[in-house]
Amino acid sequence: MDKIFWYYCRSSMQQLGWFCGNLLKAFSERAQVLQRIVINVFDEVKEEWSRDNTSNPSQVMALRACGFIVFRQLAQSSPPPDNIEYLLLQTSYGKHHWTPPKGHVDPGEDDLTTALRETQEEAGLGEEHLQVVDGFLQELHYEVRGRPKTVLYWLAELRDPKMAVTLSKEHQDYRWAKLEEACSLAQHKDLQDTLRAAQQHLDTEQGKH
Ligand SMILES: Nc1nc2c(ncn2[C@@H]2O[C@H](COP(=O)(O)OP(=O)(O)OP(=O)(O)OP(=O)(O)OC[C@H]3O[C@@H](n4cnc5c(=O)[nH]c(N)nc54)[C@H](O)[C@@H]3O)[C@@H](O)[C@H]2O)c(=O)[nH]1
Repeated sequence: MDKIFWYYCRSSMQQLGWFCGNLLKAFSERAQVLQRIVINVFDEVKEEWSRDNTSNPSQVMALRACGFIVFRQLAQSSPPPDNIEYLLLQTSYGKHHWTPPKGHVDPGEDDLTTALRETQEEAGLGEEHLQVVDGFLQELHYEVRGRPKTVLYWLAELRDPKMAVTLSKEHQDYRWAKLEEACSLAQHKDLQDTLRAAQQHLDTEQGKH
């Protein structure tokens, strides 16, 4: 009797163990599936969020810089427009690129104040030395190290064409260049177009007088 009882007890325990084992296995498989679903949803949300916040240029705050296309007219030279020369500065850092005087807008500063301040700092030419030309303002948009940048250029004539340019540490050289040479130094198409637009504007203005 004892033997039969213990036999049934043992086999019932074995069946119960088998049942519990299978139940746990099924549960852990389901738990794993559930875990995988949660991870996938989390990854998709994370990817969507980072796409929206980093890859979309409109969501990234654009850099803003302002400056002047400064030109001078040589009196004892050929007639306009061949007597017009544009000022370009060559950076002392990076790839030593050439641009007109310009720089980043400080917090709270208005654009024209930035353009005047940067022209003073980078070329030693103050507001009193410049005659700002009416009706010319160009806006350029390009990317610098993956960040959108907006640059505004006004146009101004150097009142005294013989006045010396004084560079800051940011630049290693400067050039007074006629349109074609200025465009070849400028390299970037948008800046070349801006220089050509300046020349066109001056031609039109001179045609009126
Ligand atoms: N050591 C070091 N330091 C740097 C460097 N970089 C900056 N610093 C420091 O920043 C201070 C300057 O501060 P500000 O004066 O206030 O600013 P910005 O006047 O705005 O001057 P940036 O040079 O920052 O900006 P971009 O001229 O815009 O050149 C950036 C990139 O854009 C290309 N690029 C230029 N123009 C055009 C265009 O018209 N069209 C197109 N499509 N592309 C154009 C160009 O080829 C270049 O690859 C310096 O004191 C340094 O401390 C660098 O590489 N190494």
